[in-house]
Amino acid sequence: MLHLKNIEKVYRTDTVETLALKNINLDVAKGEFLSVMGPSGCGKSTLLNIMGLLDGPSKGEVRVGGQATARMGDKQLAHFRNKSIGFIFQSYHLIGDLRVLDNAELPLLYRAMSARERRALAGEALGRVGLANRVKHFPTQLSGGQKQRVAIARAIVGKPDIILADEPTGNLDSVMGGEIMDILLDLNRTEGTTIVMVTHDESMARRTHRLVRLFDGSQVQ
Ligand SMILES: Nc1ncnc2c1ncn2[C@@H]1O[C@H](COP(=O)(O)OP(=O)(O)OP(=O)(O)O)[C@@H](O)[C@H]1O
Repeated sequence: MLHLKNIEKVYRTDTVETLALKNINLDVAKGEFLSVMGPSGCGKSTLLNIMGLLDGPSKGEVRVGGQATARMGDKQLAHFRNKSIGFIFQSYHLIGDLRVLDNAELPLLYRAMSARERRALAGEALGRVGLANRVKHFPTQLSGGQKQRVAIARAIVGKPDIILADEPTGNLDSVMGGEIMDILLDLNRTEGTTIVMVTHDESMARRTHRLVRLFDGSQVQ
């Protein structure tokens, strides 16, 4: 599903050059739930951004769902991303002015679909994460765990093949974090969604199929 070959990523500023990823070779199979761990600054978010086609590698090849991505233009990348990949972030990234239902339907705005269809799918996704009774709330009226559930609903509303989650439980206590993990595991099991999750929490990583460890830009496990 995800194929990374000889990936290198260099960030350059005026004064500093950082080799953030070094020769990463990684295949994530369809239906796999992979976690990525490693100390701060080792390149986890960089790796996730490259997998999610938010940023390109300096060297190497990225294939997603069998498709080579190197020659895709920005528009094609955005379309492909919107259709195939759902993103979840540590700090939720919800839009404060929008109600829960409107937040959840955001990825569908770029699709040819009626407002009624969008609302129905967003309602379904919110039901899936146990928030059917919160659709008219604003994000500030929700707990952290509930906000993250809205973010999961937004990530799954377009039925992506892959979910990329950057420390989805990082801001939550262990109970709420465990509930978010339950939802992700259930999605993986029942829908076969491929998931890559960055985490600092060994107990969360142990619940996934496979763990990759990065250190200083290199894969060490
Ligand atoms: N846009 C950027 N410009 C320059 N350097 C960057 C940029 N983004 C990341 N870096 C550098 O690349 C390296 C890897 O960063 P990255 O954010 O991928 O690490 P991380 O493992 O996700 O860290 P954390 O756990 O703290 O979020 C770090 O040394 C960081 O300073």
